[in-house]
Amino acid sequence: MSALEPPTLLLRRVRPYGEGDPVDVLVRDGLIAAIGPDAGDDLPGHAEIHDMDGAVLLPGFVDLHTHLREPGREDTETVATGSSAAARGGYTAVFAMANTQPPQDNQTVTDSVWRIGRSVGLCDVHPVGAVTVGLKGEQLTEMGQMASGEARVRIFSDDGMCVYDPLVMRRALEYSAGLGVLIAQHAEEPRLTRGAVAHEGPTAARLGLTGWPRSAEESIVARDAILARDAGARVHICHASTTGTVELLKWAKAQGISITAEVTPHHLLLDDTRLESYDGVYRVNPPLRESHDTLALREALVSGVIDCVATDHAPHAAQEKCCEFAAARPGMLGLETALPIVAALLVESGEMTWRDLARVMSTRPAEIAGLTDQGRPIQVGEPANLAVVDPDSPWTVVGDELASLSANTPYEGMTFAARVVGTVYRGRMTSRDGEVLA
Ligand SMILES: NC(=O)N[C@@H](CC(=O)O)C(=O)O
Ligand SMILES: [Zn+2]
Repeated sequence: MSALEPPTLLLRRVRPYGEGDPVDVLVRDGLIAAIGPDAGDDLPGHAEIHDMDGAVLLPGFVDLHTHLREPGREDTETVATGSSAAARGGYTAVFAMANTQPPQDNQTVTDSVWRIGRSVGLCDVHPVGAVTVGLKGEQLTEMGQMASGEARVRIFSDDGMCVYDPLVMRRALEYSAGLGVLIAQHAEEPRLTRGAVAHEGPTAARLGLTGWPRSAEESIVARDAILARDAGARVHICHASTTGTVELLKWAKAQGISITAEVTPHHLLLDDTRLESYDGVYRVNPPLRESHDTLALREALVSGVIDCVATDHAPHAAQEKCCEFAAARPGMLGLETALPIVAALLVESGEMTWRDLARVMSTRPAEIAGLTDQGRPIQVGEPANLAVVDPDSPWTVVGDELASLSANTPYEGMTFAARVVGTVYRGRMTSRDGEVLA
């Protein structure tokens, strides 16, 4: 066997989608080669055998929204460290957001991020292209060049910045429809959020923090649904955070508008009462909302109104998060804690099956991005991009122990029952029991 060939793996005693009795799964040449009691017969001598003890086998997760910070802020995350976090989190593909320094607004940068991702080799790293030059919201980028380059960019976003000018957004949608690519919008009307650091509501009022109204998000979601309809384009809403956004998505989907949306684990789990500590770790865009929003978002994810989970993994240096709340950089880590949170909120509560979880963390995001070798069913002949989850292996989050180069997790000290115990990417084990395998 040459070093370049993927090894032969036998995953012993796994339960695909958490259903039925444990089975053995043979992975060979990057594909699922056999499933069943005989899968391990005639194993070659060099095969790796992993006893998984009845753990749940799922398709590898796909994150439509990751900040990897390379180029520009390699002190907080790199493609390599972010890919390690992804591997530990069960992810086999991530979409690296465009707000790097310089931004991913041209083919040189997008192709370079793609190449770095490929050489790291722990997961697919798809650079997201910027919609506008310098993320300034004015002049459209050469989306066509980025889409036809080596990275084959398929999602464009100015995430962090909203494409707020309706004419620019309209042109971007028209252009994207012609190219067959997707615009992902960070829905925030900037004139409603000037100086805002917290959800506009009773908590922010009590704490003396400037409020970010729901309308800042919802007005853009409504506008973009209509612009997408008229442009005959698809639009994707990043990190949906309000009850009203859920209602608008329902309305737009009922009209047949091609709109999709993601929600982050933190908007599903945390509400703005966390801010009472004034701890900068809870500062994030869009802000943590109220408890009825978290409930509406969970329901929408279960019913399919919200399509998928995306982490918005946003690493920041300790000195950028430890300051006074309003001065802290917005953003929190997400790749290594997403599965345990979604499992706790929705699977352990009985609202979702593991198969449903596979839909929102793998199949739907892969479909939205147009990936053909991710989010595939667990069947013989399919690419071996897989996550293995132990549903009952309690662990406590410690920011300093995460693979990410930063430690800004809002879950410090929290204990979760489910844990990713193995990730297989293109037929190779990339993490096992929390250890990243290079
Ligand atoms: N989500 C965040 O709070 N931060 C993101 C960008 C953004 O969406 O503002 C980041 O890049 O840090
Ligand atoms: Zn954003």
